[in-house]
Amino acid sequence: MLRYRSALKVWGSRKYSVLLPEFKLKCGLEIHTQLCTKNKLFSLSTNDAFAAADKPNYHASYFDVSLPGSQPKLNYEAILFATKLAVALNCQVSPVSQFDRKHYFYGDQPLGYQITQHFAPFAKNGYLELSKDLDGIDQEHRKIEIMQLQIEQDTGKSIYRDNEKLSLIDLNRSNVPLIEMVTHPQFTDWKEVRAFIKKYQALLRSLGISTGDLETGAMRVDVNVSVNDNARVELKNLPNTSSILKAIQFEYDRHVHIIKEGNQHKLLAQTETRSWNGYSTARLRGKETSIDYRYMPDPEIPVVKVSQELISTVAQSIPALPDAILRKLISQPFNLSLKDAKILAFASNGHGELYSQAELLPFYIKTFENYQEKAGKRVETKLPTSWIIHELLGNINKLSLPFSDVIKVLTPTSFSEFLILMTEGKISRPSAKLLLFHILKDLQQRQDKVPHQSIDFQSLIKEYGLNELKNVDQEELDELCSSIIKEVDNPALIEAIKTGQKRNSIKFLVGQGMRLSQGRIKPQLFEKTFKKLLRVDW
Ligand SMILES: Nc1ncnc2c1ncn2[C@@H]1O[C@H](COP(=O)(O)OP(=O)(O)OP(=O)(O)O)[C@@H](O)[C@H]1O
Ligand SMILES: [Mg+2]
Ligand SMILES: [Mg+2]
Repeated sequence: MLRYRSALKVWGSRKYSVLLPEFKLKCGLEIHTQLCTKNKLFSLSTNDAFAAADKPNYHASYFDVSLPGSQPKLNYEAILFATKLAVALNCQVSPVSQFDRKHYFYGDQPLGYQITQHFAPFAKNGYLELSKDLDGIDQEHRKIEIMQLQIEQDTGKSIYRDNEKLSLIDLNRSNVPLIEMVTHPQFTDWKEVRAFIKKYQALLRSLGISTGDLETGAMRVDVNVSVNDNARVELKNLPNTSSILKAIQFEYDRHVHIIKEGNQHKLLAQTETRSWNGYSTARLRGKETSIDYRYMPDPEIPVVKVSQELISTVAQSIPALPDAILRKLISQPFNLSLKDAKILAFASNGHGELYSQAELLPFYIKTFENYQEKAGKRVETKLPTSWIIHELLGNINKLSLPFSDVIKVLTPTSFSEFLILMTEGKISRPSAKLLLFHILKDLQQRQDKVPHQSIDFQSLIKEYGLNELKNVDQEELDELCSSIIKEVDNPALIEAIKTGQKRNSIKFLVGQGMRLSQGRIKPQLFEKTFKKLLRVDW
């Protein structure tokens, strides 16, 4: 044990453990995902355990609390969501699937069994593709095959209060629909595992079937690890991506150590389940103590039949998938960096309350197209990206302003007009920043009654006095620049500018001028004046 702790200390200084060629890692994933259907899987309760976290047993119907005599009624929305996922993962949807009972007793599962799909799962034989350029894996291309997707119900939640010797049960989560997705053991590297999880999350979010958040437990990942084809170890309690990666690395090093010592026949002979506790894994149970679940078909739920027609309809209704969106954004005419493309295309979590990618992406594309058309040859392709991602989103976050309110006023057409003002030199960039901030601040102040009208930028520029000063009085400018030099009060710096040792520092003086003139005077004019006053001859 101590040995592994010291191994972890080493990890503190280097980010990743190293994969050794003679010790082949093999991983397979089992991912449980909560579907965000309106109702639960077998009852009419609201499916919103997350929002009701402070109201235990609030969304719990007779069936969710397993009242004797209550019966399950299948929610077809869950079947629709599962079909979307199956199609997006290139799976074969089973024409007939069925629900089975998996028996075990636990306080948060008062039925005495979990309803799952054991004998005939919903879909089989799919795949998800990973690539070097989009997903950052080492190989050019990987295809991870998916064994199956099964629909099942979530359990309730047990809450332990050790100091009060209390064990509480909250059944808000009981019967929330889940999909368990099982991959083949084809991951040979933790980078691929990370890429797969990110891609799977993006897929769930773009299909609108789950928040995909690990932090809230909406998505839970179990990782199976084996080295050199010894028995696999199933790792549980992995609350975030970093735990997942660290746990795989810890387990890999543990297996390598056991094999090097020649103890694999003793210690890696049987499948076991281990739990990650933040710094190491610890054995939970082995195969010998595994429970006999006494699976049996659930006689209360009819079999699920999915027609070819439904599959085709769903396939046609699926939006563009994450890879296709990214490929579009990083190529002509958008030419976005992968990082910017990901900001526009994927939510970093499923609770993007201020803006959603479903609004942001079309806003960007429409603004870009509109701007490109208006700008003609003068088009600056980076302008829409930087002003949408950095300025607009930055301000939206700063002002806690919902994007849906912003786009009522700043439509793609008006935002592209705003960009054109910069391209045509009608307004400087510092002034444009001020203008955008004014507009959004104004919106924030009357958030509840935002009118549906577009903005007249020209009159706002006049109103705020932001137009570039065309006829600057040179005497006044000389005075302003002299006072800046005095204010800066740094003779060494001024000397270094004069001699040409630090030519770039003149930009600092120009910056002060831009700030004081609120960007209304051209930076070139400032630079010229400073050079004149300092008698710079470089
Ligand atoms: N040799 C192996 N090395 C690593 N992973 C493996 C190996 N063999 C199988 N796996 C992985 O183990 C997982 C098996 O999951 P599956 O749901 O089929 O069964 P289970 O874990 O026994 O059941 P449960 O759902 O009750 O946990 C898959 O992700 C698969 O890829
Ligand atoms: Mg398992
Ligand atoms: Mg499983």
